Amino acid sequence: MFVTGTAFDSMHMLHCAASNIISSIIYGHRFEYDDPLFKEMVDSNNESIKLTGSVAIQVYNTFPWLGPFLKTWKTLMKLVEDYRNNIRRLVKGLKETLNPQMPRCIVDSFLVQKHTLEESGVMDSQYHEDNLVYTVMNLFSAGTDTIGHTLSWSLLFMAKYPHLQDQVQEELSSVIGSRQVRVEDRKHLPYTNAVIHETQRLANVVPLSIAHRTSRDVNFQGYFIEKGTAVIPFLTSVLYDETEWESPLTFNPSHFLDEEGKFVNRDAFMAFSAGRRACPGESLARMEIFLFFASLLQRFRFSPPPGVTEDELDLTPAVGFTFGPKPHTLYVLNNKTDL
Ligand code: HEM
Repeated sequence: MFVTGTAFDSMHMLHCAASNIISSIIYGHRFEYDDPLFKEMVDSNNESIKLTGSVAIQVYNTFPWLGPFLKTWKTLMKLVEDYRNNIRRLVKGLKETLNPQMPRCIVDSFLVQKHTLEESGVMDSQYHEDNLVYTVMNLFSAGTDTIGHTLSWSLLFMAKYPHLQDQVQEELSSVIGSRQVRVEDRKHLPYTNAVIHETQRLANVVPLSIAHRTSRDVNFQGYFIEKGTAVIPFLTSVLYDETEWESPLTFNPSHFLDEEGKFVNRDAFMAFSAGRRACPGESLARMEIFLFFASLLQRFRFSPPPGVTEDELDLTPAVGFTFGPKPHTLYVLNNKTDL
């Protein structure tokens, strides 16, 4: 996967790896990284999420009638339309090979349920073509960018703070050695787990969560919020809250460790938001991030590229609807053979 002994930008590869997990669940198979359709879907998803966070789209959200006059809005609409067409092509392929006795993925299960309802005369259910396309779109989008960015941040933090990378690698080496990492290992790896949580906290990948609308009048902490009001939960305010975290703006895995080095969860860790509409992909995401991060750190050492110091590695996020690191390269060595 990684070319060792060289500096390169791993961001696209990490997004593809994350995307293949959610793709296997949605479509029942993974894609080759050089598959033009897959590349187009991953890249256009990335671009759409970036544009969604742009000033022009914030203006459009406030004054929707301005949309057709904004170049960014037109670009975004074109990306979304192409994306929808790609999903329709993939769904068509799955329909043609569908065996209702053996559903392979979410799309198959959706189609089987749609067919069953139609057979029994229910023609106006939620199981219609548009809902399938948008469900697939949301899952692919939510399951690609968030994980890809989190993994990119995790490697960048490790390269910037080599003494913390040492501690992760020592723990992985003593608890797991060279065998394949398993999800159950997480509870025996408190330091690695703390580094992952601290990565998610400081990286603040979904700063504005997702906008909601109140379904009834609400009294909240002395404020009256009328039914129908748009609410944007500002997760950054919790993840960086100075009354909750000892050093909110510093990468500090101790935020998640007690005095004996045991892992401690914190209520203010709200990277996946909270409440009824909190991220439904949280447990999948936690599994993925742990397995990718631990497996990569088990095999590779990450450092700044030649000529760049740790201090010079830039932690300013590239702003979009989600926050990822700015384009950068890291120098990668194989732990076993190159060191
Ligand atoms: C680092 C990884 C992830 C982070 C930080 C993250 C974070 C979030 C946040 C903050 C929300 C908004 C919740 C709210 O509205 O209050 C959300 C929603 C959502 N996430 Fe995730 N997520 C991650 C990974 C995933 C994955 C892997 C999936 C795939 C299944 C996923 C699927 C979704 C969906 C479908 C929603 C919308 C739910 C709704 O509208 O009710 N997420 N996520």
